[in-house]
Amino acid sequence: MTTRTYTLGQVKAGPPCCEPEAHLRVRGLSVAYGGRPVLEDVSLDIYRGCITALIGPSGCGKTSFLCTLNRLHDLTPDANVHGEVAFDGQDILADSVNLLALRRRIGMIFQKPNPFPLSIRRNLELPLREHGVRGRQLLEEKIERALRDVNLWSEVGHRLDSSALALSGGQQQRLCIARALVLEPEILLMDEPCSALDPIASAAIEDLIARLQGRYTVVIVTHNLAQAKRLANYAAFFWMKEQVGQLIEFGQCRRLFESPAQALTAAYISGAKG
Ligand SMILES: Nc1ncnc2c1ncn2[C@@H]1O[C@H](COP(=O)(O)OP(=O)(O)OP(=O)(O)O)[C@@H](O)[C@H]1O
Repeated sequence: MTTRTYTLGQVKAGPPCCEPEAHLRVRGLSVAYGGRPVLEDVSLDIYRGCITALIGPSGCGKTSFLCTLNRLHDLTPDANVHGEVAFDGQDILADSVNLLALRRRIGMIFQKPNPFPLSIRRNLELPLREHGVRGRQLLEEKIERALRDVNLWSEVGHRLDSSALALSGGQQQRLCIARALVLEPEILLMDEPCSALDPIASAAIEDLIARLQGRYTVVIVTHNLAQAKRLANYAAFFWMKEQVGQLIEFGQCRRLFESPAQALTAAYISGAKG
């Protein structure tokens, strides 16, 4: 029998939250690259402690949307973003925002696991040190807790000084999630975190994401509609109209899948379109 050593709570994903409270308020958000609009006028709330899935066909702007939520688009020189993303009342798109502090509070997990080419320990120690955490004992405690949170401690706790690159793809992705969690963020952004993994590793990551619900706010891009349905409390369906991404429908995940308000949503989730 497998022994689970998660420090996170029980699986709670699925139903909508009873009293949703906006953690991020997105209003009139548009994204263009080199003057070409790819996403137009998106407004929605991301609810605290809930999992929100972004779904829609390839190229409709899901990743572009996700990247605006912790200013990753700043790394793309020709990206142009307009609108407002309010986080605890502050517009994170403002020039004055401290990006290091913002990204500590809003972490990002990418499609392809991207551990640093360093030891497992250094992968977690580096971000902690960058954010001013000092003291061997405190560092060790935080590292162990993060690894337990992603159910990796039993697998790597005895070999923290070995290379992170020697881990399997699924273990690397769990390490990357641990690297985000070790900074105690409030929000986790995930861009297709399971799509580069085999089914077993993918199921482990999905199980882990389900356990984050309640403790963290999660926004996940996924092409796997069954996964969105299993995991998310809320879903946002994007589509391209005249080559520009638009938000077609947003709401409670079960409602969106079981009785979509828009014909386009119904066609997409039934497989008739997209
Ligand atoms: N750095 C960039 N420079 C120019 N165009 C870009 C850039 N990044 C994305 N795009 C374009 O923006 C549009 C939206 O891309 P985006 O990756 O946000 O969509 P997506 O819905 O996440 O797609 P997928 O599901 O395939 O990842 C696409 O036409 C894409 O080619």
